Amino acid sequence: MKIAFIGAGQMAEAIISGLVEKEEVQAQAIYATNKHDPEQLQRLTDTYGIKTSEDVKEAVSESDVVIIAVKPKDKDAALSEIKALLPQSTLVISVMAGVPTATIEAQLNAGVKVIRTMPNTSAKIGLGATALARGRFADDASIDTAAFIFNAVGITEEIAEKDMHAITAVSGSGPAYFYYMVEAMMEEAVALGLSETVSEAFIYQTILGASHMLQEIDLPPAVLRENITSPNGTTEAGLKALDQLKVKQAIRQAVKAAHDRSITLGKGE
Ligand SMILES: NC(=O)C1=CN([C@@H]2O[C@H](COP(=O)(O)OP(=O)(O)OC[C@H]3O[C@@H](n4cnc5c(N)ncnc54)[C@H](OP(=O)(O)O)[C@@H]3O)[C@@H](O)[C@H]2O)C=CC1
Ligand SMILES: O=C(O)[C@@H]1CCC=N1
Repeated sequence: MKIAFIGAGQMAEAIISGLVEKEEVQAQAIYATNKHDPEQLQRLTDTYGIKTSEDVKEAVSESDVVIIAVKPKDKDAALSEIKALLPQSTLVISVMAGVPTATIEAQLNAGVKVIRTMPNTSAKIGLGATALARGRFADDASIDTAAFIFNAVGITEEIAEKDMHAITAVSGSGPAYFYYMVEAMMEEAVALGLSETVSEAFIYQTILGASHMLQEIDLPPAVLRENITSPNGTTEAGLKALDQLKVKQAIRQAVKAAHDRSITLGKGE
C-alpha cells in the first residue's frame, strides 16, 4: 500500500513514525509533501527513510491512500492542488479537525471515497486513539484500509460523523490537557524543593501508573480516586483545593470549548 501525506507537520510525523516503527507499511511506500519547508522533508527522510517531495504530483499520482494532514485553514489550497492528480480509486483520509467529509467531497472529483479521522499525537509511539467516520462514497473496504493504517499506531473505532467534534475535544486535544497538568505539577514540585530530574521521574511514572490502573483494574475512576483519599489525609486536602478552584468545571468547560471550536473550524472560521 502506498500512502501520501499532504502536510508533513506534527500529526503527519506522529503517524509516519508509528507506521515505520511497526513495519506495517514499508518506509519507501510512504510519501510526504509540504509547501514551504524542504528542511522538514529532508529531516523526515533522514529519520524515517520515507520518500519526500515538494512536488505534490510525484507524491499523489501513484498512491493508494492520500492522507490530508494540513491545518483546516489550508484545506482549500491543498485539496485544489490534488484534485486533478488523484486517481479515482485513491482513498482520501482526512485528519483535519472539524472539517466534514461533505466539504472534502465537494472539493474533489465526484464519487471520491473519503474517511474522516481524528487521531492524536500518541500515534507516534503506537498508543494513539483514532476515531473513523465514513463519507458518502466510502465503503467497508475504505474503513478497513483506514483501520489498518491507524491500528498500526494505536486503537481505532468507527463512529458516527456527528460525534467527531466530541471525540476531537476528548482524545484529539486530550493529550494536551494531561501535559498541562504535568506542567503544573512539575512547577510546584520544583517550587517545593525537588530537583527537576526527580520531579520528572516521579510525575511521569505516576501518570503512567494511573493510566494503567484505569485500563487494567476494573473499577471506575471515582473509586480509584476514593481508594487514595484517606479521611482528613493529604489527598483530601489536595482534592479540596481542586474543588474550591472549580477545576472539574474548568476541565468540562475546556472539553466543551474544544468541541465548539471543532464546529467553527469545520465552517472555515
Ligand atoms: N497536532 C495534533 O495533535 C493533531 C492534529 N490534527 C489535525 O492534523 C492537521 C495538521 O495538524 P498539525 O500536524 O498539528 O499541523 P502542522 O502545522 O504541524 O502541519 C501542517 C502541515 O501542512 C503543511 N501544509 C500547509 N499547507 C499545505 C499545502 N497546501 N500543501 C501541502 N502541505 C501543506 C505544512 O507545511 P508548510 O507550511 O511548510 O507547507 C505542515 O507540514 C490539522 O488539520 C489538525 O486539525 C488532528 C489530531 C491531532
Ligand atoms: O488543536 C487542534 O486544532 C488539533 C486538533 C486536535 C488536536 N489538535
